[in-house]
Amino acid sequence: MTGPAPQRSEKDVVIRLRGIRNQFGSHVVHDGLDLDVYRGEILGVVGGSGTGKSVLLRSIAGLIRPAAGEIEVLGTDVRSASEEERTALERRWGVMFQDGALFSSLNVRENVEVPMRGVAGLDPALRRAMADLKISLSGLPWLAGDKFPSELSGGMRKRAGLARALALDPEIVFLDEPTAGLDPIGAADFDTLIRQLSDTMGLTVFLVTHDLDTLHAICDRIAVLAEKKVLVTGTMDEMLEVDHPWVHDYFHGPRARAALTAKDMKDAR
Ligand SMILES: Nc1ncnc2c1ncn2[C@@H]1O[C@H](COP(=O)(O)OP(=O)(O)OP(=O)(O)O)[C@@H](O)[C@H]1O
Repeated sequence: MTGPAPQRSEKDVVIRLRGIRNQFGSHVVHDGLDLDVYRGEILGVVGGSGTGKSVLLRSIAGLIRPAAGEIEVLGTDVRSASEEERTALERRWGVMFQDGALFSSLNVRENVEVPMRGVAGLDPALRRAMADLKISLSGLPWLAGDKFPSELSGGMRKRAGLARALALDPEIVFLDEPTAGLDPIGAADFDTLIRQLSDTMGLTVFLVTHDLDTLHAICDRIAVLAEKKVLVTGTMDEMLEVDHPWVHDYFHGPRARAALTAKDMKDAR
């Protein structure tokens, strides 16, 4: 017999943000921002341009230090962690930036090996084999490992960036606009890949996106950034009920209707 389904509060929170404040000079981007991200979910983070989605991602991943607030990732307080604790924590997450952020002088395999270089006891042959596995997991042909970023299409560069984010078998991946710049078929393929990776590897995905198709297709929950904080979180169905001008326009506008129609047609097939 199975017990009752766990309540949201009982779920495993892997990222807990409280009272985050980010500012650049006098420009306050976040003020009093709170957010919980649950283990194994795909959370889509949306918001108008300049609302601080990328700044939030970078704050959690330790690339920006907020002026105030608490950031706990996988049980570690990021802001007060020692150097060793931070290094250990950074091995448990991977980040994929918008353009893949690959080193142009390294081939794809060498790029994927970069995060592995700090891990003691990994000899070069094992590192290479692990990199090839991540390259293939990311949907690239295995020969792609020998190619340089300049020889790849935009979509392939994104997949290479994903392979690097997966290098150390992370528990969390941060994806910054992974489908931006892809054609609709390439974007849908990438969405499917993310969903499969999350389902099979139990990955938690923190996904900054503008892509309504992605929100419909793969996100378990959505967090909306507005008014310097996370204004609301919930499922797509819950978003459709939110009575806030930006949220309403975003989820009921013409592009949202087109994305919903596309999803309905896909579901009907
Ligand atoms: N290093 C920085 N120095 C100064 N200002 C910054 C810096 N990084 C970000 N900002 C500012 O912070 C704000 C939020 O930027 P961010 O890139 O997070 O927005 P975003 O929501 O991701 O936008 P978009 O959807 O357009 O990508 C912007 O006004 C940006 O100019």
